[in-house]
Amino acid sequence: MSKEQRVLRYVQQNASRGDPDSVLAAVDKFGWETEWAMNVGDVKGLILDRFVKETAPQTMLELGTYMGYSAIRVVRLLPETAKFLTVEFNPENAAIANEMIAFAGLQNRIIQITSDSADVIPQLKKKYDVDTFDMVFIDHWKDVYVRDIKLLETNNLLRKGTVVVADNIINPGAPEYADYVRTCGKYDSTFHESNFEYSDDIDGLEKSVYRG
Ligand SMILES: O=C(CSCCNC(=O)c1cc(-c2ccc(F)cc2)cc(O)c1O)c1ccc(O)c(O)c1
Ligand SMILES: [Mg+2]
Repeated sequence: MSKEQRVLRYVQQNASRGDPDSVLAAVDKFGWETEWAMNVGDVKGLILDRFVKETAPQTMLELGTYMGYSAIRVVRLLPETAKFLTVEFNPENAAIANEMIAFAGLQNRIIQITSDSADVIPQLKKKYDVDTFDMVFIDHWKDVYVRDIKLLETNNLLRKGTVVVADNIINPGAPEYADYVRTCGKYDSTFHESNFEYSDDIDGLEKSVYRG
């Protein structure tokens, strides 16, 4: 059984079906007490919650679903009318996320796409009926963060005020991305220091507002 399957089983046996907060609590308890996993986690998650509440996005994109933890974390704060798309490359992870999201009762609120983000981003307007995103959460492979934010720009998926949040700026690190958003002149970017998931190590989120 994979680690991701062990986390899902723990959630199914310890959380309450249809209760997103109990699902998040179970994943976090497992992450702290049993096996580390690369979810954004409860500490950085509180900062992400604040950004979501401040932005109140009607349309949002996530790159890097993994087990669905941050999708559940975000969508639990959004109105039923919000549109949330999440892209995952790895079909095994996507299958786990699908079950985790269903257990949380949010399957009607999250559009899961299993594909390489580079292939999906150019299709979002036509195939997924997207105009522009109010918010984007980037948490996939660290070495494609820059490629993908540039794809979002060139595919006109950002608008003045779009809030782009990126995980793992320190650990494992996304130095080219941090440099890009802070120096290219297209974003007002701030770094929010925090802790690495389920650890006392340092990490942080970058919040970058597109100037349009
Ligand atoms: O989702 C993926 C790839 S898997 C998750 C990426 N996340 C990480 O790699 C990740 C890693 C670590 C970490 C691991 C080991 C360490 F020793 C230290 C840090 C921490 C995190 O918080 C992470 O988020 C995807 C790829 C391509 C696509 O086009 C797409 O759409 C999606
Ligand atoms: Mg991450």
